[in-house]
Amino acid sequence: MMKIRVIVAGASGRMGQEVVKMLVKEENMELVGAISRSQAGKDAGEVVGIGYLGIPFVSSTLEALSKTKANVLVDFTTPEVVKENMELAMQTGVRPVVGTSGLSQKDVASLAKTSKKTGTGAIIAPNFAIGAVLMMVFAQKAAKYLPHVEIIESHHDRKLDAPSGTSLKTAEMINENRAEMRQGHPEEKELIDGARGAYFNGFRIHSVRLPGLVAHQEVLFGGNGQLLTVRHDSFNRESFMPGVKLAVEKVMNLDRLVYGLENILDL
Ligand SMILES: NC(=O)C1=CN([C@@H]2O[C@H](COP(=O)(O)OP(=O)(O)OC[C@H]3O[C@@H](n4cnc5c(N)ncnc54)[C@H](OP(=O)(O)O)[C@@H]3O)[C@@H](O)[C@H]2O)C=CC1
Ligand SMILES: O=C(O)C1=N[C@H](C(=O)O)C[C@H](O)C1
Repeated sequence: MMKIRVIVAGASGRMGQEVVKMLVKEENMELVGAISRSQAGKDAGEVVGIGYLGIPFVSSTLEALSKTKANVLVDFTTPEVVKENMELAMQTGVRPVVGTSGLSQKDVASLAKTSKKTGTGAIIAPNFAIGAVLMMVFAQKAAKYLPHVEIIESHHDRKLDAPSGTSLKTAEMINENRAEMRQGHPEEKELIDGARGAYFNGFRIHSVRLPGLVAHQEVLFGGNGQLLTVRHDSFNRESFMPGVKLAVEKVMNLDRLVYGLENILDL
């Protein structure tokens, strides 16, 4: 069996460490490179606590791409570097599987162009937890009948971006099923800036950041005399791994960019 050769960018981070652990367990995948600036030179396995792997961290994506003959680059880094990482990978025929949040719709469109031009498949998934993907799809369906909606996303307090990538993707999906409509009282006033949350085509996204949380979202739909709540909770980062594994497998047969795991699931 040919193993899928995978590099992980952000491999010493919270998600990257989990991906490294997953890759060494999967029989059809092989970790061939790990990128981390802060851990450069150290063995990836020792940093993630699974013993010596013989894969030292390198500090640059270019170095990892040029040394490893990889098939796939899994990226869990930051909004500042993910776009360049994806561009570099696709230019060298390495397929990106990306979880990093913070890419704009314009970025996604430009990356889709590179994917098409180079014929290199790519997957960007704002959330790899299958339950979260279902939550987004259910919310999209509900918006058709209950257009008064607010999103509340809650995350750990080490998160850099707000609103979360998941809430933005949910909002984009809801938008496909809901005409733009400003909610709330037409004369409502914020007594403290931001009290009503971030404005997205007439509805609001609220971001909570607290220690102890991992990744949680509820989408509230209000109707006359009724409330529908669609909620998902990730209690640990293993919850994202079946989605990452599926994406690494599926991307091998793609020649275009797919944005959102719902587009590779049989729903
Ligand atoms: N799609 C999904 O299902 C999920 C997505 N995420 C997203 O994944 C991303 C990472 O999350 P998380 O693992 O918690 O974050 P961490 O901060 O734990 O990890 C990010 C890693 O990126 C590396 N990094 C930071 N800045 C740079 C840079 N300028 N150049 C190269 N590498 C850099 C850091 O390593 P070093 O400094 O050593 O290079 C760090 O280990 C976030 O955008 C988050 O929103 C998170 C969970 C699930
Ligand atoms: O930073 C995180 O932790 C997460 N980020 C992603 C997001 O921004 O939606 C996915 C998940 O919510 C965890």
